[in-house]
Amino acid sequence: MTDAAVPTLYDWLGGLPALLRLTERFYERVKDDALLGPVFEHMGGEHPAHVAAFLAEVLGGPAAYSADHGGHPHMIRQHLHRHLTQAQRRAWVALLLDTADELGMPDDPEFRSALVGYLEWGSRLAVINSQPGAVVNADAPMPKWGWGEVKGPYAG
Ligand code: HEM
Repeated sequence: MTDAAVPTLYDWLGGLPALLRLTERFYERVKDDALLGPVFEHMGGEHPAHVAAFLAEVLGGPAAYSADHGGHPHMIRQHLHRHLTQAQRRAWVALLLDTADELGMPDDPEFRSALVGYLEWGSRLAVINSQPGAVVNADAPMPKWGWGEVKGPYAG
């Protein structure tokens, strides 16, 4: 596959509509999760759409979260002082991946390993930035995630 023919992760998973389906369903399921339910007890109705916009930008889609929602520093700020635990983080990642399966999102090894790579990285940052003393870098760039070592989707 030539570089020009390699889709972004965003295109491969189905773009913003697919991410919105994922986050809407994920935060519905969060409410019924014993570990995660209390963490998201006070989230606003726009939270799933904001997280979808954030993921879209990271995975190679439009830069709408940077343009409209304050970019990476704003996202980091949302996690400050929340004292998130590793158990909560693992539950968050597991439930998101479970929801991706439930919705029939691409499950080729290349895509899923790239997705898991980002979720591991991003969720660990969320935990680190939720601990006492965490400081937000106001210039933190938006992370950009690609296919990593596998360089493109499953080609048979
Ligand atoms: C890759 C991992 C993650 C991403 C991309 C992410 C993304 C975001 C974003 C974009 C927001 C702000 C939404 C807005 O602008 O309104 C947010 C808020 C939040 N996140 Fe995360 N997050 C991640 C991991 C986690 C984890 C692991 C937890 C807890 C287990 C968590 C808990 C929260 C909470 C509690 C809020 C605030 C919700 C509220 O408004 O009450 N996040 N996250």
